[in-house]
This record gives sequence, C-alpha cells and structure tokens, in this order.
Amino acid sequence: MSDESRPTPPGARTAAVIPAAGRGVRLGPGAPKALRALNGTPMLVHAVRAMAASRAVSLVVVVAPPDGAAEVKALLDTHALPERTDFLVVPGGESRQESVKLGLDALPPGIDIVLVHDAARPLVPVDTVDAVIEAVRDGAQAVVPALPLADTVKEVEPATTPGEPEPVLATPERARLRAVQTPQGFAIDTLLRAHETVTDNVTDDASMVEQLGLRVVVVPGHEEAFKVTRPLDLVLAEAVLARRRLNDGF
Ligand SMILES: Nc1ccn([C@@H]2O[C@H](COP(=O)(O)OP(=O)(O)OP(=O)(O)O)[C@@H](O)[C@H]2O)c(=O)n1
Ligand SMILES: C[C@](O)(CO)[C@H](O)COP(=O)(O)O
Repeated sequence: MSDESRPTPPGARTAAVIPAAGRGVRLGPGAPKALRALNGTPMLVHAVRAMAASRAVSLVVVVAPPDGAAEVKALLDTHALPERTDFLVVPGGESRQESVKLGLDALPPGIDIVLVHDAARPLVPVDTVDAVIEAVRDGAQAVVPALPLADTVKEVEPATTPGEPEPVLATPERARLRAVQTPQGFAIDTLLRAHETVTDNVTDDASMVEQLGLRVVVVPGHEEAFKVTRPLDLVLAEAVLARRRLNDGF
C-alpha cells in the first residue's frame, strides 16, 4: 500500500484545532470575531459545539486571541459542552498559520487524525465533519470539504491604487473550481510535517500539504459551513440559526 493511502486503525483518536485568534477586521469594529455573538451565543461556542457534535472528536483545542486565553477558557466553562469531549485553550499568533501551529503544538501524544476548523465557520453541520473524518479514516492524508462556485472567477492583475480598473488575465474553467471550507482533516503526521516544512504564507492548511507534493482530496461541503467574514454574513448566520430552531420545533 502506498504511503498516500493508509487507513487509520479502528479506534483512531481524532482532535480538532480551532483557530480563533483573528481580529475580524473585515467584520468591522468590535470584539475579536470569534467572541461576537450569534443569537446571543459567542461564535466560538457554536464552532466548538459543531466539532464536539461529532462522536469521533475526543479533544478540541481552541486557539484564542493572544491575550485572551483566560477569557476564552472562562467562556467555555460557562457554556454547556458535551462531556465526552476534552477542551484545551492556548494563545494564538499573528497569522492563521501561526495560530494553527500553536494549536498543533498543544496536542497530546496518541492523536491519529486532526481537523482544523475556523471559528469563523460556526454552523458547519455534523454530517460534513463526519464525512471529512471518514475520508481520512479511509486512507486519505488530507481532506477538504468544498462546494462548486456560483460565480464566474477572473484572474486579474491586482490594482496598485484602490478603485482602479484591474486588467483581466484569465478566466479559469468554473466547472473545475471549488470553494474550500473547513474542517479540513489530516493524518496527524502529514499536517505536522507540513507545518514544520512550509514557511510560505498560505491561506489554508491543505495547501501546505499540497506543497509537500502529497495528494489532497475534496469531499462535498455544505452551504451552512460558510465563513463569517463581512457584516452581511452575520445576518445569514442568524437566519440559519432561526431556521434550525423552527425546524427543531422550539
Ligand atoms: N492570527 C490569526 C488570524 C486568524 N485566525 C483564525 O482563522 C480563521 C479564519 O480567519 P478569518 O476569517 O480571516 O478571520 P480574521 O483573521 O479574524 O478576519 P479578518 O481577516 O477580517 O481580520 C478565524 O477563525 C480566525 O479567528 C487565527 O486563529 N489567528
Ligand atoms: C481556511 C479557509 O477558511 C478555507 O476557505 C480560508 O482560506 C481562510 O481564509 P481567511 O482569509 O483566513 O479567512
């Protein structure tokens, strides 16, 4: 069997690292994004519950704003979380990449599979989380949930002055593109190696594994796994929560 397809043993232990140390500049002024409320509950608590909803996840490592680890720990202590899951809080870094690395450094021995999940994607359904874990269990070293694009995408020459028209360089074939979400799932050794080796500034963990020359696979994402980035995303997130409450009948 090739190094790239090694199913993890039955009983493999899965941990989730949640980078939550970002400021949320694009969301506008206010508390760090992960601590802002969605229907009265901090976004981070929704994200932690989304990971802990998977029965496979036995440990969640939250990477808090650099000076906010004690506050985040207190926050998690005051919200109901599944008892079968352990929680750790560590301070984060200057970039998402650095924050994920600090979360990985906090993992105890004995973890086989690691998920990396943005606190900014608080509403990912458990079926998506489980599908990612299952694909890693089946032998993939790196798995990303993703959706086809609704918009046509253009590659441009970025403007040097804001607001200036940007020349179009190319139009990639839309049918071959995917918008990538989290949680991204990895065989633990693969992600540790990627974070030790890759120093380029990248926007997701899977691209670090790609840089090692290893295979990354896509499984179907979910429209409710969208990232809360701009103010309108908060409106959508609250609408999704309202629809869930209606469907749950309370
Ligand atoms: N130094 C950083 C920067 C980002 N993140 C986390 O990475 C995830 C994805 O980042 P993004 O949505 O870009 O969050 P922000 O960096 O907070 O957003 P912005 O760029 O608007 O400031 C978020 O859960 C964010 O908290 C992190 O842990 N540490
Ligand atoms: C990891 C990610 O959510 C995948 O789409 C995304 O790349 C994070 O980007 P951000 O600029 O840090 O929000």
